[in-house]
Amino acid sequence: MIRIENLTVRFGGVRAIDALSAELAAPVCGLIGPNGAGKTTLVNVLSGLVWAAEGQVTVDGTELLALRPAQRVRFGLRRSFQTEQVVEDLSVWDNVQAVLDHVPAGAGSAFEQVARVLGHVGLAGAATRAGARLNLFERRMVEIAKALVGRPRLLLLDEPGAGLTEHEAMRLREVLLGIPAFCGAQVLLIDHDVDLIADTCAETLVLDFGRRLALGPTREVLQDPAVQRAYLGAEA
Ligand SMILES: Nc1ncnc2c1ncn2[C@@H]1O[C@H](COP(=O)(O)OP(=O)(O)OP(=O)(O)O)[C@@H](O)[C@H]1O
Repeated sequence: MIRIENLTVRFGGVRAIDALSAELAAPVCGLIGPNGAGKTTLVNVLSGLVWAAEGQVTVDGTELLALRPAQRVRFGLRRSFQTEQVVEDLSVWDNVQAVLDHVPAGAGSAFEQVARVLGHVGLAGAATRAGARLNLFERRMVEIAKALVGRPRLLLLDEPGAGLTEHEAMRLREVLLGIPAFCGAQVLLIDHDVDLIADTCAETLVLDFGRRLALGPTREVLQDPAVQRAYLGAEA
């Protein structure tokens, strides 16, 4: 459960997040909004890359903003970036295993944990392939595997669907929907693909100019006229 209370983030005169309050309880939650709405800033605040001027965020009752970035990782906060961070000359296996040096270990040996996450994202057969030889979809799956290995509690996934084919996006849906059952972690998913959000997220928060435009069951939120005007390009 993510609880955001009166959160404000300023970059000079820009209020990237503006007095935002929201509770997100669904196992897979969506975060959408037009370009510049504050989505990445919110994820950066949660992961400790950006400081909030005001407000609080608690995750499962723990005050996140009081924790240093390394403590947040130990708490179980994990994220993927818009630009994948795959190491080109390491194998898929080693890319994932390297993360285990920095995060709390999950159940089983390192070997078992890496094998399990690669199985979940469908990369078991590509474990020995070098990062440089992966296509975009496989890179995205490595990123998700890196976020899943160990003992994650909250995954922040920034546009994992960008640039994927329809077939790949279908496979991504299955991987995302399976995460809560796979490891018990909650997922906060940013993506511009509204169909992906609708298919995977029970609950969605919509930002506009750093403010909360809508929050609720995804299907209802996507039907909201204010959301359609601001985000989906509907006529006023
Ligand atoms: N480091 C920064 N310095 C100054 N302004 C910033 C910085 N990061 C973000 N902003 C501004 O904050 C606002 C929110 O940006 P943010 O990147 O969070 O939006 P976004 O919803 O993630 O957009 P996109 O969908 O394009 O990724 C924008 O006005 C942006 O220009």
